[in-house]
Amino acid sequence: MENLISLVNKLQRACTALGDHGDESALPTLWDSLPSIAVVGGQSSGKSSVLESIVGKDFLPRGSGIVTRRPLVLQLHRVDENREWAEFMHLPRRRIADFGMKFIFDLLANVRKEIQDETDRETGRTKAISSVPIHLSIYSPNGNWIIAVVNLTLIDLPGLTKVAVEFLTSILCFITAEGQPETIVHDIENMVRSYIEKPNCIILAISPANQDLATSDAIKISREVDPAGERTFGVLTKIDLMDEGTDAVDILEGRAYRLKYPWVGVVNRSQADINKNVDMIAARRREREFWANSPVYSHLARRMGSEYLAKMMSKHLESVIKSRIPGLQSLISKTIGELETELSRLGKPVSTDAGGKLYMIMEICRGFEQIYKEHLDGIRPGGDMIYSVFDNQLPAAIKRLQFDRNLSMENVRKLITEADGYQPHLIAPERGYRRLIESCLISMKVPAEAAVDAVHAILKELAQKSIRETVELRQYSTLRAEVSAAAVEALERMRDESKRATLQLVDMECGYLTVEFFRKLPQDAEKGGNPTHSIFDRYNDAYLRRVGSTVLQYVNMVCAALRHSIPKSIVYCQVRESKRSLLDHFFTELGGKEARALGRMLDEDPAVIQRRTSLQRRLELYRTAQAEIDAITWK
Ligand SMILES: Nc1nc2c(ncn2[C@@H]2O[C@H](COP(=O)(O)OP(=O)(O)OP(=O)(O)O)[C@@H](O)[C@H]2O)c(=O)[nH]1
Repeated sequence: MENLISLVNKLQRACTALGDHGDESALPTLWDSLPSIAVVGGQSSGKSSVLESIVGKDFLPRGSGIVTRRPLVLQLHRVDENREWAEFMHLPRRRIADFGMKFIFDLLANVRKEIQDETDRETGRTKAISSVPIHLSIYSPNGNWIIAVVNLTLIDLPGLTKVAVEFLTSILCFITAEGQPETIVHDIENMVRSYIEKPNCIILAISPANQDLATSDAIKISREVDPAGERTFGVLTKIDLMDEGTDAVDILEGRAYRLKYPWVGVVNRSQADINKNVDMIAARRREREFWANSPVYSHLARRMGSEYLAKMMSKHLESVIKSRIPGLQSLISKTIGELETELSRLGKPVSTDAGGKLYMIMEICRGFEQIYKEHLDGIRPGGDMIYSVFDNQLPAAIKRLQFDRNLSMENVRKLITEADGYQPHLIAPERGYRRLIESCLISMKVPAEAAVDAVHAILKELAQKSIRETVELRQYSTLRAEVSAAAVEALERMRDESKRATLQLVDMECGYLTVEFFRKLPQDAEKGGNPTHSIFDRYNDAYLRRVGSTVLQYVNMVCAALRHSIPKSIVYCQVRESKRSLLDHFFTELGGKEARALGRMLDEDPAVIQRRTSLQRRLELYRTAQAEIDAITWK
């Protein structure tokens, strides 16, 4: 059973260390699910005294006005060491006091001072209050507690007050940033309510016996949040200060005000005792004597006093925790799942060193390149558009070429006679053929160039698409822009190279004709013509038509070949090359960049950074909680 309480203690410490105060941080909170005991009551009702009685140490700040301005989460731990000490969560690994040492009063004073200082650090000495708790742990050897208590967590809350708002504001009001006056009175009430309204909070409602119970702040606020009294324990203080002739028997026996659990009366040290430094051991002994020797209360002595109160609270806490464990486990695993999903959506955090940053950029870029390749390889859509250029666009454009104009009778005659010059050709107009073929083939450059451009446009579009589909690039706008620019630049370089290579194919066809084609042509003589025709016959219409048709046949043959070789050149220079080395240039430049320049590329939205940090801390908390609970339940 003790394990269960120590489990909750550990989880509460982890909550505070990792920033989970059950506040409005829009993050799942474990704090709200953990059972705790909160001490509430009016100002000076004896809250601090009750806490100190349970602990057996005089460590809480005292003074006039509102002393407790931040919740104090107090955890009592039993340790095997033969020493006592206190530790504040905000001062990790610093033992602020060693109660076992002889300068005990100085050391206790240090704890008190640190509570005050830490309160001021949070509230800025404005006398404002804050709901961020101070975490104080007290470690004591087994059996060394004045009250033999198991590990216990208690929350001390600022005292409620009914003092007129006007009066308090005159001495304690603080002005918010907007210049609106706010009253401490309402702030305290709201903050106390925010703690005790949580269904897992066990309320220790402190009422002084020397005041009318009907006006008890503790009873009023606890009834508000726990009308059935399921989790409220009534504690009556200052019974020794009641007017002569009056007693609290009616209350303690549950007749004056019935609660689900029986009332517990306590007698704490008076102010005079405190001033005289009456120690807690003596105070406890006196309390025991008070109950045992009082003619009015002796019949109740067995279930009265701070010692009984501590034991009762421990026992109750145990049963509450036990009943909550299964719900807590399923809540934790569900929340871990949710936190992990959101974290993976936000992506990895940016590493701090240059190497880590470089690695991260490379990894993101590789992810992008992989997606780009998948588009080309048919794993993702888009690559088929390139084939459509080769299969439809290019043949259609070649078909549209107007060779008829180049090979009109007039043009054939013009080019042949021009090529012949002053010496008409003897057997065949070789130079004329060359000129005619060249004039036709040169126009192949237009569809060839258009195919290069069309594929370039498709590759560019696929690169942009891949950038959009690279999840990690979404969060780094600068890197996204740089990768995009680098990809476009590389594709443009590849387009220029592709254009050069593809047009070279056409130039190559113009530069050297396929001899076999012409050798196979039947000669005039073979066809029954007369090789001794006059020079004028050589330029007659039939002859020129035959030349034109031969040229057309040859050009068509070359165009058919180019229709196949142009796609090869384009794929080689653009598609294959971009798959192989789209960001190579970018990577080379990246290698020369310094940490700051790399950092600029990974400039995340600060809100995302903040959110990721919060989620990570919360996840850490939940994983710790899961491990702790698993360890306990396995035992
Ligand atoms: N005689 C006597 N005095 C008590 C008892 N309980 C508390 N006091 C005194 O009442 C005064 C206020 O007690 P605290 O314990 O400081 O009360 P508190 O509710 O913590 O006060 P705030 O934190 O300021 O709201 C102190 O002087 C205590 O000594 C008691 O049972 N008997």
